Amino acid sequence: MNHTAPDKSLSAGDFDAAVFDLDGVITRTARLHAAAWKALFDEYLKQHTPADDTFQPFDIESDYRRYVDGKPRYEGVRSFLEARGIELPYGSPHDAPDAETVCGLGNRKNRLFLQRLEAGGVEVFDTSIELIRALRDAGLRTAVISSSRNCQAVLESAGIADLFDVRIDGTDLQHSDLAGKPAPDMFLQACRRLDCDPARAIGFEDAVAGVQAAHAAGYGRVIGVNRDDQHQALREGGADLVIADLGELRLATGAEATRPARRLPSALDCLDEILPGNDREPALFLDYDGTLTPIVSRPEDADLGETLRLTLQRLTGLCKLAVISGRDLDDVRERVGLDTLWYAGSHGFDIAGPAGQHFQYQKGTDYLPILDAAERALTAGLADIPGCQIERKRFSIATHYRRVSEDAVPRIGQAVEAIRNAHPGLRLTQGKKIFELQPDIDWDKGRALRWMMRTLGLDRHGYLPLYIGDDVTDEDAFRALKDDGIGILVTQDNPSTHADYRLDDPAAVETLLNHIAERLERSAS
Ligand SMILES: O=P(O)(O)OC[C@H]1O[C@H](O[C@H]2O[C@H](CO)[C@@H](O)[C@H](O)[C@H]2O)[C@H](O)[C@@H](O)[C@@H]1O
Repeated sequence: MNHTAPDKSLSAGDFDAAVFDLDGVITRTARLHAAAWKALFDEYLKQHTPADDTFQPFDIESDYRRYVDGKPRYEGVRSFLEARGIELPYGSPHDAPDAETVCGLGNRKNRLFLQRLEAGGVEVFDTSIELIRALRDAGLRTAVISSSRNCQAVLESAGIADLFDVRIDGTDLQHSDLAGKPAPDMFLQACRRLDCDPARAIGFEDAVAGVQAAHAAGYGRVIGVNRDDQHQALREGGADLVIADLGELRLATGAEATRPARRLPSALDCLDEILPGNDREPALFLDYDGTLTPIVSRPEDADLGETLRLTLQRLTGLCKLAVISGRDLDDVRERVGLDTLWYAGSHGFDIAGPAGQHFQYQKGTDYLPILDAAERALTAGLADIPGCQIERKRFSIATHYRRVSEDAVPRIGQAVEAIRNAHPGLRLTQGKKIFELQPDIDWDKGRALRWMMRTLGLDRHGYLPLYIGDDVTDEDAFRALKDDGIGILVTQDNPSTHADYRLDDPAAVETLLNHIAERLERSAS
């Protein structure tokens, strides 16, 4: 199971827009950029390396990839210098190229880049251009995003400016509140300007920071373009598919594309396939809202049914069971009301076990003051919008708009984004009629799930982890089980997902859990 070849088909009917990074995806300017960075830093380091120290040049492979690739120019300078223990005043974007400031060095790098651009012109990846044209012919709108302020110059020099409806580049970063990659802002902004739901957009990126940004923006499909032997890092950053070149994709259009997406098989119809024998004991990981309880208009009204509580209790005697929720740990624990299982709250940042175990993802606690400040700003900024509800969890803040009139929703989205930008270190995610702010660190339901599996000794042969969930944050958990477990999505639609099976609604989840309990009881007797 799950060891099939990656699906390299793209059905145009599944998407409304395609968003492309520029350097490394469409054009080959990455090499020109890398050479300009090297010329800049080598000259600078040579001048500033004390005579008795060894000069360590900028490494065009590792330093480029780690510190500057995909980042805004000045952030690239700052990041690399910091790695070398050098601190310079930030200065101002107007600084002359020979000023000894972060901005001065950034401007010097740009001069070096433009010289190279002029000397060599821009090369494009022909297969990328072919795909962009084909996607446009199939009716998708297209955007190009780049942290570079030379984006327009590069597009024009390559003669491809007219292939994009929207361009978001380093100039937008400079003149707006947008944060650079890996923050999702540029990808979200592209969708706003294309008037497209991120779930209906495809993102193409060759940098890990870019893949992380598209993933965090909730793109329906994130395609990592592996130009530099970083397949694994792109996958871990959030790429659904990693390819070496866009020519590998097979685009289905017309009648082929309008065919409905493959409907996942029903988990209830496939129980024998899911649990084929007794050689692997199931370990159950369950989301709460939308999975164990139906979605209701007020979060405080999402109560667990009594019969389902009894089923969960019955299961805790038969197998390992955990509830992994976006809710606050205490809230979800109280709602489930059983002390015999494991719980993870705040999307996995806060975990508790039945014997009093408590684990808080350590890095997350550093962000508590930022979350407190963001919560105050959200409460003050959105107080006048009827129906808007702020729900504070220890490690995240939900802004609910299920009861808000449709025309007020964009204002809420913009306010949450502005507050996120004013509080560096937070990431914005979206769920069912909800905007969430949480620490921008590499932790999610999928990581929490793998942590629990390791801690409980469930990552060995002999266990079969099953995760049931309904929302975008559950995709991280489905992805985490791709190789050794099973994901079941609660849905009545045909969304693009990492899950293997579907269930229609929480009632079907309850039926499935009862069937599993019966099987386990039978095999125990
Ligand atoms: O991971 P989960 O357990 O599914 O939690 C995700 C969020 O669920 C809750 O919000 C959602 O359910 C509400 C009640 O049905 C609904 O009103 C809201 O629109 C949904 O987004 C919860 O309130 C959030 O804190 C969770 O992050």
